[in-house]
Amino acid sequence: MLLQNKRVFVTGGSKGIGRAIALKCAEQGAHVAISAEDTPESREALAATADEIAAFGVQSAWIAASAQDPATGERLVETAVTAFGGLDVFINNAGICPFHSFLDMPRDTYLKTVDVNLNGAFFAVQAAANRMKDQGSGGSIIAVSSISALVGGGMQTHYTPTKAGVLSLMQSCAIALGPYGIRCNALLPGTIETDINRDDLADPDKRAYMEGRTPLGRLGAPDDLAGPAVFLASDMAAYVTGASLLVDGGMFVNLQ
Ligand SMILES: NC(=O)C1=CN([C@@H]2O[C@H](COP(=O)(O)OP(=O)(O)OC[C@H]3O[C@@H](n4cnc5c(N)ncnc54)[C@H](O)[C@@H]3O)[C@@H](O)[C@H]2O)C=CC1
Ligand SMILES: C[C@H](O)[C@@H]1OC(=O)[C@H](O)[C@@H]1O
Repeated sequence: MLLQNKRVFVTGGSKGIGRAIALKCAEQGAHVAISAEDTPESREALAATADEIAAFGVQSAWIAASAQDPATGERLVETAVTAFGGLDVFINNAGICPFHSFLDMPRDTYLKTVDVNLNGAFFAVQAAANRMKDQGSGGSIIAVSSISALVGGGMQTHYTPTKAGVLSLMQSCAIALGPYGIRCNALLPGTIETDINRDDLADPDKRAYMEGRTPLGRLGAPDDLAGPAVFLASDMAAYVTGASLLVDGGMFVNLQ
């Protein structure tokens, strides 16, 4: 098992990519805590996923705490420390992408996207890093960025800068936290079928276009991110920091 007894936190772990990563970490022997926004629907999903995690014979915990609150990071760390006694791996995955055109982008849509995806990531990573530093035994921090950190999207002008931001955050944190043995890396998914793009991909032309751009011939599934996340979390990646890993079926390199 690659993560035996590691203490892992996954934000946005109630569904989609975060849930797949959380379950794979549990399968690999980790104790796993998850978070998501504080709504009744989200609490239900968190509790259900926490039960699935525990079914692997490891410990699980969950907390409903919205990423856009700067105080959330500390609460996430406290949840892992209370449940497992510490934190070894922190995976910042929670995010939103409310597709919208640029010229009439509502201010609130822009500000919430930045608050959840980038500001939330900053404060959560900062809290996790301080805990890991105090523990004195290093750690692994992973941010779920995106292929959209590298390329644009006409309906994602509020979103792509946040994904470039978390990629850059991991690069700078790799330098800031290297002296403490804390590794920081970014995962860059391509188009993965989840609730975040359910409406967007309901358009058959858009879906066919995205599939056609993917050399491996299919859109991604949440599970496609699970193995890469476990690798970066594990001691197999002991000398990997400041790296970014595209998990996109080859979409990014597909010019012609
Ligand atoms: N699905 C895709 O094609 C891609 C997704 N990503 C990124 O992957 C991450 C996960 O997205 P998906 O699993 O696809 O979407 P999803 O909608 O299935 O899951 C998003 C997760 O974030 C949580 N979340 C949303 N708003 C939150 C808030 N305000 N506070 C706390 N938690 C909140 C949700 O509860 C859920 O657990 C996001 O950061 C997204 O930007 C990156 C590239 C591609
Ligand atoms: C939500 C989009 O489908 C998705 O998010 C990203 O980061 C990429 O742009 C994907 O296509």
